[in-house]
Amino acid sequence: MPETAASTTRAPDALLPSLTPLLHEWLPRQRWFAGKGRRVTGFTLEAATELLPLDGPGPGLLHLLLRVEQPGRPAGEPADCYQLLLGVRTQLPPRLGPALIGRVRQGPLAGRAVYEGLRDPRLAGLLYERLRTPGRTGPLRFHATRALPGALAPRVLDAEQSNSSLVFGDAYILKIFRRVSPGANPDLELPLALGQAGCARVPAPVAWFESGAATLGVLQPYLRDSRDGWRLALDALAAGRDFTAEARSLGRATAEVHLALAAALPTLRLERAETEGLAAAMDRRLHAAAQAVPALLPYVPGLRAVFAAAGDAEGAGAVQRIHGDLHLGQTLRGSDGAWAVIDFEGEPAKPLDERRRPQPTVRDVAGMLRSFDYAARTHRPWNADWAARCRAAYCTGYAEVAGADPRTDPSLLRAYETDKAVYEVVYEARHRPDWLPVPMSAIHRLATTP
Ligand SMILES: Nc1ncnc2c1ncn2[C@@H]1O[C@H](COP(=O)(O)OP(=O)(O)O)[C@@H](O)[C@H]1O
Ligand SMILES: O=P(O)(O)O[C@H]1O[C@H](CO)[C@@H](O[C@H]2O[C@H](CO)[C@@H](O)[C@H](O)[C@H]2O)[C@H](O)[C@H]1O
Repeated sequence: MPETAASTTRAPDALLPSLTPLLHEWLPRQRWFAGKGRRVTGFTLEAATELLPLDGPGPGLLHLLLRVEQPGRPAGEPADCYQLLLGVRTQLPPRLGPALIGRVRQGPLAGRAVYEGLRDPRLAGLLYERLRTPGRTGPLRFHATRALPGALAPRVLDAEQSNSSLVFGDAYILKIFRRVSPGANPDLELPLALGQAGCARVPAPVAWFESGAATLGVLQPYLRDSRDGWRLALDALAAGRDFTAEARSLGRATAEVHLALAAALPTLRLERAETEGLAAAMDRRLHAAAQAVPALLPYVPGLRAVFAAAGDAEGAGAVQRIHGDLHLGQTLRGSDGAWAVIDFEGEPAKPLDERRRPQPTVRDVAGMLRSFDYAARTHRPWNADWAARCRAAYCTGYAEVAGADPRTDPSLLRAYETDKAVYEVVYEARHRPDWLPVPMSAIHRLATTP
């Protein structure tokens, strides 16, 4: 693989001391930082790559893989590793003021402004150019499946995200993974497999970059005339409009993606003993969640009873690769009414190996049922009937394509919906505390009503 110019020109540890005070203040405030609520006790650099020289006439671009030390990590587990793209300039133009992280006080970068590089069109454009020309730069490897057009104007996508995204010329979108782990990211692995299998429901990656075994970013076609399912659902609620036709076609699209995943990647049968393992795993996640969010504690007995019922479920059936974090915000509806499914990363808080494990497809169905509940609960007044009708229509559409109705095994579906609600409680407590009542209302319903 050809080596290109500008890679690490300084020993990584020479850079870190001067960046540490800036990062201590800036990192915990980032939407994508997964360690919120826990102290940051230090940093170690996995890699530092100068994609543009830091001491040149123009802006420098420093790519870091940074391990963030925080207390409370299980023994033997490495600290979380984050991907940073830092712009470095002697003078920061006013238009980049909001991107400022801080000004370096000491060391080789003393006096320079360090800022979020993705917000600098010159630096974002360089990243796209590197994706257009496959090859290596230091530890970074860039791949492309096709020739890409040149000079597309970049813009940062200002959306609710666990990562960061850049849109290029409204033709492509680059998702930059922020918390990175060794191993193929499902958000590259699955859309690539689906694209090769000819599944039209998922935008197929056209380029990506990685370091070692860790996927760092994926470029895919940008569906410019699409709107995400979450916004569409809220608009329907606000207008008092029925959403069952959209929900039904979304159920059909979900089933199409599941069938394509089962065909493209190996499918396993889940034996009864493993079904009980599912209930035990749900119990384990509930115990950890209740430690993190004590408001769950009163509901633990009722929630465990829901999981126990799933443990006896006959119908866990086959398991396969699934989306893993399916909700309305992971769907896009084009102007032609066709649904696309995006973001196959899985639940960001889960370890990568767990997110890559084959699961019953009902986990995805349960995630989407939770999303209709979420949408209805964020609308005032709460429209329970709207959510119930969408949930039924979604399952009907799913059954029309999959040939099996997810409601056939109500105890398994209820257990997965409950497991998802438990995950959402922890997610909202960490990222959006004022949203916490939404999943907690589901916890109350699922734990107390038969
Ligand atoms: N291929 C695409 N076309 C159009 N918009 C997209 C595409 N992929 C993602 N988006 C938009 O970007 C947002 C964030 O993408 P997503 O993959 O969900 O990132 P994250 O995992 O960081 O939340 C989505 O909600 C959607 O609005
Ligand atoms: O989209 P991500 O991959 O970042 O998923 C995480 O964030 C989601 C919120 O952006 C969160 O989804 C929860 O809120 C949604 C409304 O904002 C709702 O539609 C989902 O049903 C609900 O789970 C998701 O859980 C989290 O993993």
